[in-house]
Amino acid sequence: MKITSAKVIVTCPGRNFVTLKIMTDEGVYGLGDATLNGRELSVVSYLEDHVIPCLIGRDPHQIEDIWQFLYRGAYWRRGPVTMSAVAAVDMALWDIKGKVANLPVYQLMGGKCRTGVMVYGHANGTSIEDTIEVAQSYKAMGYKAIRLQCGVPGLASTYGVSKDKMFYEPADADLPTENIWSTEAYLRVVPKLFAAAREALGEEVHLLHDVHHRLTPIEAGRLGRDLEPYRPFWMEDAVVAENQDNFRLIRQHTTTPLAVGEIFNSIWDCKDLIQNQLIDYIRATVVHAGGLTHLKKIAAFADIYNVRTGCHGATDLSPVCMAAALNFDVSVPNFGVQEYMRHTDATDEVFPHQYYFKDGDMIVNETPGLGVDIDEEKAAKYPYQRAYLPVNRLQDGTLFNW
Ligand SMILES: O=C(O)[C@@H](O)[C@@H](O)[C@H](O)[C@H](O)CO
Ligand SMILES: [Mg+2]
Repeated sequence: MKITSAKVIVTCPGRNFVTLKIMTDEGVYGLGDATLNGRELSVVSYLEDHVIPCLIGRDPHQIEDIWQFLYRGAYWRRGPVTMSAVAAVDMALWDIKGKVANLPVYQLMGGKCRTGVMVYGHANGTSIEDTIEVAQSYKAMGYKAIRLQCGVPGLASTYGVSKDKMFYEPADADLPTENIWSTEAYLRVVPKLFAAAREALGEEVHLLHDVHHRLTPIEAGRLGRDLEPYRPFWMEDAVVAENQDNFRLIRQHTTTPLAVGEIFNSIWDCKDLIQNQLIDYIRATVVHAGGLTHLKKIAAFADIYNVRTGCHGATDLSPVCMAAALNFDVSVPNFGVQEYMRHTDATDEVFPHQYYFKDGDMIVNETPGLGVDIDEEKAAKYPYQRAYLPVNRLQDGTLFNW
């Protein structure tokens, strides 16, 4: 079997998605998500100008060899652009292998470890009351896990609070919008939010929160301790993670479970955090961490240290990535939870897929491959629209973490 051609499809059904399609001499094709929110066209060029020429003529079944060729052969290893491009190739090759074997990809990865994949919904609101009301609607929809994000009094905006309660898209403008941030104001609100949520939602539902990289380690230790009475499922991205020692300090002050890794793109970003048990969930996901081949290695390493998976699954990861992630989630022993931000109807029409939501879980495809397709005619109706993620400034103007 040989790869005969490949193309990159850019579409914007409400937000930009980049999809790699690899064709073979036996008429079977595979899809890979290559979307990097706010920097999409850099991955398009990396694939079109540097990767695709190297794929033509290769045997698509040699997934690991092609992965090693693209990783070691680039010389300039790692990074979000490189690893998103490698991920897209990897997903597409697994898709092809599943189609040829006439099996869903999870069967090629060892079969199911569970029937469904627990996902979490995204309750958000401008006030604590608004957020709790939305959280109750998610509980009524059958979610067993709900992320809580609410507005901060005195701040015009904050991460995770959207105008539309079912869909959240942070890349909102042709040039980066500048938001204002106050850690002090934020730290006053979150414990009250969780107290109200436990009161309203009861003891069983899993409650999550995304700090989104905005605290210092000692502030994160304080927030973690403040939340302990409400037993959060996790506190995500409590601090920026370039300095992995940050998490050592947090660990000394709180037992609140820690999740990190959605912006990681290789095992090297998370090795020390995992082997020193400084985190409880690793958030690396298929599209930004080198694909299924590499993510399986991260999960196996994490399993040795009792760290569970919690893959990123925001709207800027396409249904192709979600389909791949669910084949991964259902087949790893140390699965924790899968993020599931619903895509819009327009996106789902461009990317018809087999997975579906049921009683708080996502049910994975039983069809061969990843269980997702792309309707190129519909995709062509939505041309690329440049959109940036916001930036954050402190109230004194200091450029901060968004
Ligand atoms: O946990 C999450 O889903 C967030 O951190 C994302 O919404 C993140 O802000 C976006 O994926 C960035 O593109
Ligand atoms: Mg996050």
